[in-house]
Amino acid sequence: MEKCKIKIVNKSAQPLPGYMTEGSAGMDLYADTNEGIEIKPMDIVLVPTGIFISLPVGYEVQIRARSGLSLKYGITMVNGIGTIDSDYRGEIKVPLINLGKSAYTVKPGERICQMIVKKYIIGEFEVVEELDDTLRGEGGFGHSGKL
Ligand SMILES: O=c1ccn([C@H]2C[C@H](O)[C@@H](COP(=O)(O)OP(=O)(O)OP(=O)(O)O)O2)c(=O)[nH]1
Ligand SMILES: [Mg+2]
Repeated sequence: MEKCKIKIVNKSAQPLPGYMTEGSAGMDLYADTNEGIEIKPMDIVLVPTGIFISLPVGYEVQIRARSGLSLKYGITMVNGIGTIDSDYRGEIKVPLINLGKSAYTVKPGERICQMIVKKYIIGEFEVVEELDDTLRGEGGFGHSGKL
């Protein structure tokens, strides 16, 4: 793909986001903060990353939680998956929530989430009176049972 332009504002001397292993889908992003940020249970904080990007048209970035932080401390992204639009020129920020039982302090330079670069297609609609039939029909929300 065409290269993404990236601007880094380095408060905490963190390196360029990078893939931690050869087969990693996501590049870890760092908390760009001078001091620790405490997140009390059920609190939400917006953590800066110091990263600004310009994506080629047709690409998006998804930012997702790190499983280790979620499992060990209940630190996850309150918006599930964050969408970074190709025309967004602001700083990538990470809305974290603490779903754990204890306060957690995000340290300067800590890896807080991961970004995945993805292609997307433009959806188009055609308005119709009736949709085509399928075996599933309107069944959903567990209608096929548990086992
Ligand atoms: O976790 C996130 C999610 C979004 N963004 C930035 C990039 C994105 O392009 C922009 C808008 O995000 P979104 O469309 O999800 O939010 P919105 O509430 O619909 O805001 P807007 O009205 O600005 O689109 O905010 C982040 O930095 N982190
Ligand atoms: Mg939006």
